[in-house]
Amino acid sequence: MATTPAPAQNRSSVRTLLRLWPYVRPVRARLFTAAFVAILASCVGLVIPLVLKWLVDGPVADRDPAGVGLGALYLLLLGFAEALLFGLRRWLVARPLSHVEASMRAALYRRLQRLPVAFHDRWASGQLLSRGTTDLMLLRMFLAFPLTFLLVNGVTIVVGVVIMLLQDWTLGLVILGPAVPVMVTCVIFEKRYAEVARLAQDQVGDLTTVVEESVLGIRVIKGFGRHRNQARAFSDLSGTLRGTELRKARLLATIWGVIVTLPEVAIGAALVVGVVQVADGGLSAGTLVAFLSTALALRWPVESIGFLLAMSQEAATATERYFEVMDEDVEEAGAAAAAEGSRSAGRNGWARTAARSIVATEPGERGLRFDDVRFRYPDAPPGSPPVLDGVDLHIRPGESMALVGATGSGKTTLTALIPRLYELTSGRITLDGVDITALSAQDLRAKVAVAFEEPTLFSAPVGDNVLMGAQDTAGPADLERALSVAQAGFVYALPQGTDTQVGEQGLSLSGGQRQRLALARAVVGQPEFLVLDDPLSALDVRTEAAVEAALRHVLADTTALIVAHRPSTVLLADRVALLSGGRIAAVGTHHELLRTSAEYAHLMSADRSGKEEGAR
Ligand SMILES: Nc1ncnc2c1ncn2[C@@H]1O[C@H](COP(=O)(O)OP(=O)(O)OP(=O)(O)O)[C@@H](O)[C@H]1O
Repeated sequence: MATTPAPAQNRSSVRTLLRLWPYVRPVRARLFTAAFVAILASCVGLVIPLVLKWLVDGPVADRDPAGVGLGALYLLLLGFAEALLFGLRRWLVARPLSHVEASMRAALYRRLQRLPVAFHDRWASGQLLSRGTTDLMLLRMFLAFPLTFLLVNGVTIVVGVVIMLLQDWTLGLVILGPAVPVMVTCVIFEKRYAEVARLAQDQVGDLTTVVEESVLGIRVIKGFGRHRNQARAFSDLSGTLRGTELRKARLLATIWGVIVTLPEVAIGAALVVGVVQVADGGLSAGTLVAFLSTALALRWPVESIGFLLAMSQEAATATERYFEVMDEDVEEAGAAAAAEGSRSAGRNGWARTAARSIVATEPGERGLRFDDVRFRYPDAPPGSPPVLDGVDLHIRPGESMALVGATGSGKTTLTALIPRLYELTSGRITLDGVDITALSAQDLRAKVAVAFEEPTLFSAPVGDNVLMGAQDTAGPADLERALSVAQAGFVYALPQGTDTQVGEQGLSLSGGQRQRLALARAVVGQPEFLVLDDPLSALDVRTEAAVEAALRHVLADTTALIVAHRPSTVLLADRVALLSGGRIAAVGTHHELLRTSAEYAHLMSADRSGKEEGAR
């Protein structure tokens, strides 16, 4: 499993949350209007105690039923206006915020598509999934609620306190008593909660990874009877997450306790002092009623601060996690010597200038060429030797070259460098004399087609899976030709032919069928350069021979590099290159190498005996 994310940066929560501004900007007018409406609603709520004061000291004291009726009508209208304004606020924010969430999710997805394979090697998929789902949901909730209400409640508390001080400043001071301890508690809480919230969100990511792995690997789990172990691993992780969530709940309970208790004690004290003052005649009953009503109206804004802070903290953590992915450079920093001076040509380092490509073109260098190619995986342990250590190889135009080497010698790695799935550590690869780093992604993908060892299919019709190998140029005739080259006639026997939907990961097809579709995908666009990573490994001998015969026609016009493990695949190629010790140790025809290279002869004969054993 890939590792968990980069450590959190030491940024304040407010600064972290400010990074959301570019996404919130388009809906700022609505958000500000909503905040203004909410403040208005809260202030309307604070007028109610003042009407009460007028009611108690006026019509009630004067025993004036008409006045009491009028007062009641005022109260009703104020309550109605408050409810209406809060409803309006909700209506104002709901639609734009779902838009913010959707655009952030789309931006994350686009980024994930553009990030290099080395990034995906490093990151657990569950961590990425949880960032695109749970974290973005937390952010939408933050923008809808705490963001507005921390402001609204802050204004309400200030206005309410001013009103109370104006009513009676001694009672006002009694109410203000707990302000300092409450604030200190909030600061301590914010720090502690930040740590636990981050832990919980990372653990959700880990849990998602386990679920995803066990769903994808369900056949292996069942085949080896590992379901109990998987269930135990899952329950351990979810137990850990539960523990973290409980820590969050305890912290929230503590701050809630302080925030609720202290103001309640202050209200109680103000009540006692106020009643004594009314008894002494220093305060009117109406003022005391208004004062206490205002204090009670402020209870919710004060009490809610605890969970509003908690939600804000979770949103800050979610923002941090979101930008950990968004901040990743789409080109691995310092990965490619060939990328030198490329950053001015775009952040992803792909679109080099035309001038550079002209400079890179050398006459007589046609075909596919590796010049002193060195490569080390970015996540390889420090001090480990490079996988490729000075590969020099020239595949002439129209030639097909088989690449042979012991398992783990770096064959797949070498093929992955051609479509730039990884950046070279040093050296260069040229296509017809043009450095691959001088080509735009689109141009490179149009020239080079790849069929990987692990044929991946997508949940889409069979035909679409194959046609995705051609850049919108291929039609039904190309599809038919590609399927015939790959001997994938089985497609026409499927219920809806080429329109048949392939299950997730192509699991509804056999390994050999998937491999043939991947091969068809590689040849459908009639690429100039074809890279095949052991394309026939899952086929039976007869199908392999048929595919080979068809492939020979395709390969006649194509420059191809074919990773091969068996002599039958090697024989497809004009020449063979032996990869050993990170270098090309020998190049020649199959028969030449059998004579001149003991390692090659050993690899081929060992394979043959293995096959024979398998056949027996
Ligand atoms: N993503 C990666 N990160 C770090 N090391 C890797 C990564 N992928 C492969 N390697 C290492 O690179 C080396 C070469 O692997 P590669 O898959 O290229 O070999 P191969 O010759 O294709 O092997 P096989 O014939 O078994 O398919 C191996 O030692 C492998 O452990």
